[in-house]
Amino acid sequence: MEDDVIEELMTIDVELQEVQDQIKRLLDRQEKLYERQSELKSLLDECKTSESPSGVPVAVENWSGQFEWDSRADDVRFNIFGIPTYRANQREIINAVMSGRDVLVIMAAGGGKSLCYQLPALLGDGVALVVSPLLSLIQDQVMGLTAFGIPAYMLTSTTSKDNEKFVYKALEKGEGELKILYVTPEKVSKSKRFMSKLEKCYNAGRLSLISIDEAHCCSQWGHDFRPDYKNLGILKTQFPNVPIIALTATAIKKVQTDLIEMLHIAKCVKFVSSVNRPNLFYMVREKSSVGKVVIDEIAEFIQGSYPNNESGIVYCFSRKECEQVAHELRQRGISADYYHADMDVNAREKVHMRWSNNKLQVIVGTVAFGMGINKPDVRFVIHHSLSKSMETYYQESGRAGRDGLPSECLLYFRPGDVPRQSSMVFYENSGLQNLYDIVRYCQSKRECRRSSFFRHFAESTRDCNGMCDNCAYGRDLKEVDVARHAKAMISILQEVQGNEQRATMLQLMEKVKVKHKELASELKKEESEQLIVQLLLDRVLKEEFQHTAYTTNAYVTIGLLWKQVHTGKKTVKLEICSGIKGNTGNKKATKHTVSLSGLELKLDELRRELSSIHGGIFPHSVLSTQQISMLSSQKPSSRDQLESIIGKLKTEKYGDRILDKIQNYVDLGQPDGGLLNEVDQPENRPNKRLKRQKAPVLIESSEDEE
Ligand SMILES: Nc1ncnc2c1ncn2[C@@H]1O[C@H](COP(=O)(O)OP(=O)(O)OP(=O)(O)O)[C@@H](O)[C@H]1O
Ligand SMILES: [Mg+2]
Repeated sequence: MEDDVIEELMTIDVELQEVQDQIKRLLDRQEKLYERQSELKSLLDECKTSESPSGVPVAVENWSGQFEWDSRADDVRFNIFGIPTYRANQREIINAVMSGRDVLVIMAAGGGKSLCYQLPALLGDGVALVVSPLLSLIQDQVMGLTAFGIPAYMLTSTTSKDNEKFVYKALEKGEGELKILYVTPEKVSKSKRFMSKLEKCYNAGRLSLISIDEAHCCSQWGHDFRPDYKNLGILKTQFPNVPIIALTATAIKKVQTDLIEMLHIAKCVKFVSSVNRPNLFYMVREKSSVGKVVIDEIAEFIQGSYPNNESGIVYCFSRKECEQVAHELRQRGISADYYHADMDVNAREKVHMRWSNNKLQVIVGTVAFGMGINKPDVRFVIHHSLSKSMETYYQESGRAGRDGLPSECLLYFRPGDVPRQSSMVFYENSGLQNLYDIVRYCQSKRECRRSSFFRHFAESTRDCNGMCDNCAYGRDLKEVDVARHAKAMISILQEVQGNEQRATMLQLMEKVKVKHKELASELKKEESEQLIVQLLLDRVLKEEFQHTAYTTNAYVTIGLLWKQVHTGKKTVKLEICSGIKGNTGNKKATKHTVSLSGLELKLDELRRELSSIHGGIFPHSVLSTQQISMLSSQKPSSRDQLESIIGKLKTEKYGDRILDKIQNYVDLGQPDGGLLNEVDQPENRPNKRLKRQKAPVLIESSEDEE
């Protein structure tokens, strides 16, 4: 009798949980609808209040329409920034800012947010202020803009006295040429001197725009909360007539509401772009429990797919692991170095610079290597261990392919990594829930990886175009009934808990091996681990944590739904992959890596050379990978033709060298793709490798590189 009652209670608990999940989904939907409703209502109000004297309402805001600055904007976009066409929402955002509206931009990493404030800054009269959270980001941006001939400055701890004087004079008296001024949030909240100069600039009508980049730093719900961002509300209060544009790649709703409130931009026009990154190929691979095997695979992946020093990032769990992985990659001939929070700032910056200048192929980093990354041509991001949530994985993997070209995101997953992460995140708000979401993503062998992101960010699904492993390759999957194994685990845990003891994941597996030899032999070690993790996700088991003086241990205990399994009401099946079928016929097979062809490689060399000659410019600022690809296919032979591809400014600066390079290449009669063929021929590979073997020496003696 008592058993029946307990059992029904359990079932009700499960159903209640399901109902709660549904309610949550409906509430999210309701919130979205309310939001859209209020957007439409305020739009309607605006139409009514702006009715013309004749009583005819003026058109609803149409940011894609024509504006008086159109041709000037096109000219600056192409001839200064060298950007051939706008990406989604860029033009509309620029038009809204230029119309004097406050604007909130939610756009995926690499979507092109910078142009949305840099272009209006150049079109407007006076100075645009940009608040950005990191010195390295600011330095990169100022460097890039200066290379375009744009008068951009910064006020930071590294600014020279002369530059500071120049900036203050420009703010106060309008002397000297200053169009874009970058500061950290601390400048706004802590420097009275700066704020008083800014006030003078405003009073003289010379403050044209305020831009808050990485605006999610305002919110505690965001992943990079910065207390000083909280004080930025003062900007709207003190300079009410200046439009504010806040930009972030974070799609979480709470963050958006927070920052609208904090920045006092309730009436802002909001532009939300999709979280989709169509150029990224997502894949998850099983991670061997033998460390060296994992590194071998990673090295093989990099050397096989990226033999021309294409940039990449490898993310690791701990600082020690970063150092180890970097060392082992170097031993395998890959130019790699590590980056983590224990290094002093100079050492970190040096590694970052070598990587940005394409002198180092791979940075092996902890999550500390994050927001400051501005490199557009990162071709691959590899996770040596899983991230702590879908959100962080999206952000970290999203550092690949910011230039829009095909790039790869590879995650190595093994269930044994779960307790390592869970003992770090369990004290965070929803930490375990978030971790289990990404674990589900990793365990899934059928669902489109992109769909998981859409679901996570509550966005409607879009076509993946075969750009994830699950869509691109069919797997041979077999389902194995593992109820007996699960039951064995439950009874062992009952016994352990009955003795007031606990067991870790490994200890549990050991005990199964001892007590149920025949069962244990049916599953491989990795499969048993996979089963435990699946039982954790299904709440049949749960994790508990215990602190010691040095660490936090994660234990596996019996969860809410153990009885369902124990009584056979719930089946337990394990999906085991026995191979990959290859490209499935019905899915679109898309090429998901960029390999540089003959002329492209030459131009890549040239941009590196030019960047080191000109100093203080990154190779990608000289020519973007996209521009290299256009030059290589169109092979311009005159300055006019060249200008129509890369714009006036770059043609003036580098035109002769580029045209020479192309002419030489054509004169030699090399068919396009000549070098690529050479690289691809197996007999040529060893040569290539041989050359790469020298890389470690290069890294160790890198003193003179900067
Ligand atoms: N319309 C465009 N066409 C081609 N390339 C573009 C366009 N707009 C921007 N880019 C390029 O895309 C890359 C990423 O742009 P940007 O740095 O502005 O991204 P972001 O949205 O600020 O990303 P993050 O969130 O990572 O800071 C840059 O190299 C930029 O030059
Ligand atoms: Mg940006």
